[in-house]
Amino acid sequence: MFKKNKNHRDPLKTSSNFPSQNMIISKRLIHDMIDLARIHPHETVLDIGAGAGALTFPLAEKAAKVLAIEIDSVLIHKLLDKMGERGNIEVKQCDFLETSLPSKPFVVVANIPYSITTPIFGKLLHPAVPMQRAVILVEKGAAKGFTSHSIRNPRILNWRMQYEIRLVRTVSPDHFAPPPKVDSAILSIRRREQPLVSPQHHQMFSALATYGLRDPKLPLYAALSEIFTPPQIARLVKLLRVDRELPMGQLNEEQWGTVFHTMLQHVPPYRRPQLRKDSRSKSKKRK
Ligand SMILES: C[S@@+](CC[C@H](N)C(=O)[O-])C[C@H]1O[C@@H](n2cnc3c(N)ncnc32)[C@H](O)[C@@H]1O
Repeated sequence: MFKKNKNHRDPLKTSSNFPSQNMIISKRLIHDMIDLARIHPHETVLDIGAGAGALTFPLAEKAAKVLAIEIDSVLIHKLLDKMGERGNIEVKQCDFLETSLPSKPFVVVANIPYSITTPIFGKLLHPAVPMQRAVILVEKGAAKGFTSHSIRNPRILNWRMQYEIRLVRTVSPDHFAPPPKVDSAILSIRRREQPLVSPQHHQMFSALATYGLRDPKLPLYAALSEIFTPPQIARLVKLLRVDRELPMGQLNEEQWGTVFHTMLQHVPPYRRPQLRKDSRSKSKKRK
């Protein structure tokens, strides 16, 4: 099905004004990404920023259905021209950030527009979204930030409580036309079988993460002193096997899970951090 949005541009135009249009020209890269995704024949795959279909068509050979999302009408028409009789590709012209996602489990394989990487991840990795796995090309800097040993950003921490995110390898600009100014990297993302925090506690964990990482350099005992009593802190650092001076940004996601569950078990609600009203409405809008 081909859905146009109200802002669709002149299909006869041959050049494009949308940013981040670095198309994959390496067959090897396409092959590696699809291989990594381990797609099963019953699965639905989303290609976000499908362009002229470099990933879309090979994906359609493996998956039950490919949903190709692209904002640019010039590229949409190229995609439709190449589509022929293929019945398992749905092309949707829209802004990915404004469109609704499938309600049934899906996989993502995509070379996304780097300029909106964080909002795309925010949308895909929300606990209510049934994304199972993803293989996504992102800017190398972003890939390092999402997978770094120290977690300083509460948003990234939230994602990592639900998903394992792994930097598979870096990709040089000569794999794309035109070549981007930055190196890229393949990220492999997998929903955890056992999330480190249950999706029902997402809001409460977000509040703890935002509060606990307000200054990632703060030592643990100081950062958490308004939540836990001194004896509780003493027990917590034993449980975590860390020094009470450890900067909060050095805790890994498993340790954050322990901090959260200790809080749930031992800290009365009035001492727990609360999400500010404005940040709660922002996160609702992102959905
Ligand atoms: C890096 S290119 C990848 C194209 C193609 N998948 C490939 O690898 O050759 C990113 C694509 O995302 C599209 N795009 C940019 N912003 C978008 C948005 N908000 N929603 C959907 N597509 C978008 C661009 O037009 C572009 O085709």
